[in-house]
Amino acid sequence: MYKVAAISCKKVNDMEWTDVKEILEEVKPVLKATSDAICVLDRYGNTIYENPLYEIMLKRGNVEIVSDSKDIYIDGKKAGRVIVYHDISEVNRLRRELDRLNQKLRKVEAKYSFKDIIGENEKLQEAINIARTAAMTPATIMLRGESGTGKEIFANAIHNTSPRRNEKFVKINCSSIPDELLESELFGYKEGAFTGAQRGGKKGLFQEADKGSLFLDEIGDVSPRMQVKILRALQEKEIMPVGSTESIPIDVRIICATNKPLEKMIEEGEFREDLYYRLNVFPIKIPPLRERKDDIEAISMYLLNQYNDYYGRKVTTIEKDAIKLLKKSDWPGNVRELQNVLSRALINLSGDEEVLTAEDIEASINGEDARPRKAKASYAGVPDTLPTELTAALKQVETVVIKRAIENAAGDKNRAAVALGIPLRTLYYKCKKLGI
Ligand SMILES: Nc1ncnc2c1ncn2[C@@H]1O[C@H](COP(=O)(O)OP(=O)(O)OP(=O)(O)O)[C@@H](O)[C@H]1O
Repeated sequence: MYKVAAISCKKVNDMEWTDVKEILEEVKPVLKATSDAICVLDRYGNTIYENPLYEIMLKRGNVEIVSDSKDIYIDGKKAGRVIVYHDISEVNRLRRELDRLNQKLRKVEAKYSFKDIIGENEKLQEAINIARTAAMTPATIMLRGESGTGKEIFANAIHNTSPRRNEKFVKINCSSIPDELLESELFGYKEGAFTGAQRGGKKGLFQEADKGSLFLDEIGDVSPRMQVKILRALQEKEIMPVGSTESIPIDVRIICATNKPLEKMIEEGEFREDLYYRLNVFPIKIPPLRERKDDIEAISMYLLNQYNDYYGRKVTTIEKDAIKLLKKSDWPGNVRELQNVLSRALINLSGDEEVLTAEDIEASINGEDARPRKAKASYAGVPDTLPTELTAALKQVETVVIKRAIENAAGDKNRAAVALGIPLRTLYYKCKKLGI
């Protein structure tokens, strides 16, 4: 809020002021030169002065202003009042621009492109080729694949290659949100739609993603009620916010993903056939890691480079026997599980080791936290391979504990949150912050 300092006039330079008009004569040159509109009233409330900007700012009418006023006292007696008007149009314009950019930044999360999808395997390359072709069309894309195969990375890459790449990529995991909340997240709501509704209402993600892409992850987990609503939005190309009677047109490219057997779910009446056909325009199947073991070495080296930076390690080589061991596993958790095994192995190395051995991998696959042959002295069970800097050490420990809980809960974040003793929302927040 713009504030005028309290005004109390006494003697200045031995001059005795008795009337506000006398003061005015003294300060007029200053009032004329200021960038605010100023109006001075006498003790009876009559206007006795308006500076040149007052006329322009207040009568032009198309500026946003804030005002403040103060009484003027001479020798303790009220002698008049000064009102100052400040033009905040530019400040407001900049604030709105900042909000718009912030919102855009928050929602543009498509950080991957096809070059981040590592692997030469024929089936994977086939999936990439279909995705590249599909990206150039406005068609809905359905990504199918087990958990951790890279569906989200594909969705990112598709958006980043599509003609919509400069618009927003908005993602929502449909399985992690209760039904009512999912509805207001997707379609937004009108002010007063329900208790606790935000003033002014809220835009839904369909609207947020307007002109861009909306990634509906875990679409197979959506309830029958929400399936109807999503189908309507896709068919009509418009949405109806909760509590509203007016439809809003939308222009959104849908990318969805699931690891659920939708066809079987249709037979069992759990998934609507009409929605399935709407979504399944461009189906892309991402093969599980066990069907592309030829890519394990390349993916491992790629991940190793990332983790070296992250954990402050300098491993350059993975022993041949270690690779053999990695290829032996069937990786039910796919690339995400491979990430866990490699990061755990790396955490257990000390900062100067350059080779990841079969022994390291074996210990990590078995969930052992330290290699017996290189076990180091520790303080009360704390490995001295932890970074010395406290924030980095806490971050590392938090990452391991959260990853372990998610792994033990077979990827079910609800269960992992219970095991960790934290609310689900906090778990999501931490996963995002820690890049899990
Ligand atoms: N081919 C790949 N090359 C490099 N990294 C990959 C590849 N595939 C997956 N990843 C990485 O593996 C992790 C899991 O991938 P992603 O989240 O895309 O899987 P998902 O299929 O969406 O899993 P979920 O169904 O559980 O959500 C991510 O960190 C991703 O970057």
